[in-house]
Amino acid sequence: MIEFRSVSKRYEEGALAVAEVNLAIAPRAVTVLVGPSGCGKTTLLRMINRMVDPTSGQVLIDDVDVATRNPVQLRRSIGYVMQNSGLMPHRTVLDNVTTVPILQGVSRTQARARGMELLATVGLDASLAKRYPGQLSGGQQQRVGVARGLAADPNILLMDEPFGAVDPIVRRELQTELARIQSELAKTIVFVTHDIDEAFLLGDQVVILREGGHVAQMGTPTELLANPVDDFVADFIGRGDESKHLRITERNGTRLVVDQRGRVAGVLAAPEQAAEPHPSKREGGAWTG
Ligand SMILES: Nc1ncnc2c1ncn2[C@@H]1O[C@H](COP(=O)(O)OP(=O)(O)OP(=O)(O)O)[C@@H](O)[C@H]1O
Repeated sequence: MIEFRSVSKRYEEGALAVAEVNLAIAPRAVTVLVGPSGCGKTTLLRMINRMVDPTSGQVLIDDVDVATRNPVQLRRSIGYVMQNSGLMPHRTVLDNVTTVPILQGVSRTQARARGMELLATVGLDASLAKRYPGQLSGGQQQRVGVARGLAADPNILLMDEPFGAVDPIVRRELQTELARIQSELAKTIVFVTHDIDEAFLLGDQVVILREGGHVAQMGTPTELLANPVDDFVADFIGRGDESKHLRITERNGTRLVVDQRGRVAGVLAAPEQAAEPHPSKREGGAWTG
């Protein structure tokens, strides 16, 4: 469990990026931080692995304040995937994936064997292992980024707009792959995006942030769609994709999420199911869009 306790961050000479955030992030589930540009998503994410330290408040992992942890060791123990893959251009795909495990003392042979397995896990052909990042497509590079994030077998995987720079079709493929990988590995994933559709697709829990680093609302996709707490959340949910404008309707006794043309985008669970925290979604429950 990752916990933010009254966490604020003010950058030097900057405005308050995150203001008094209290948040509990469930283990072995996907929590998505979503909100407009500059609302503090990346700042929150980076406070988990101490790439950023809070100005006040505490971030705890399994009840241990991360401020007490060695930042380098902490960072190596947590997977991190960023938008432009962040791969080292002069090292092969396999070397990129195996760097952290080798730094952590895993033998080269073992790390390479595991690295090849991970390339398969993220849907990459073994023949790509010897290539350099520049010889891959954007989508393939992001897959390598995910493999690298998983290489040290971390409990926690932080993902900062990992699919933001690829075209919509590849993005959809990567989202589907991530959902499949997560259904097998059950990591604690914290995922940042500004795309509400992506948030609803991947998130067991979705945290909607507003300007100034305030949490506007947190809940399952079903809860947020059914009961937005204010106009900001209602607008943000509807505004995610101009062609969609999701709303809830009832047909033959079933509550459906439909887009503005009336196409069904998902089925809402009965209220008692919707109250359950998470795995419901992928096992045929709350959000089946
Ligand atoms: N190193 C920094 N120094 C000063 N201000 C910063 C720094 N990093 C971020 N900020 C400011 O803090 C606020 C939150 O930034 P952050 O990157 O966390 O937002 P975000 O929601 O991830 O934005 P985006 O979606 O555009 O990536 C913004 O106003 C930003 O300008």
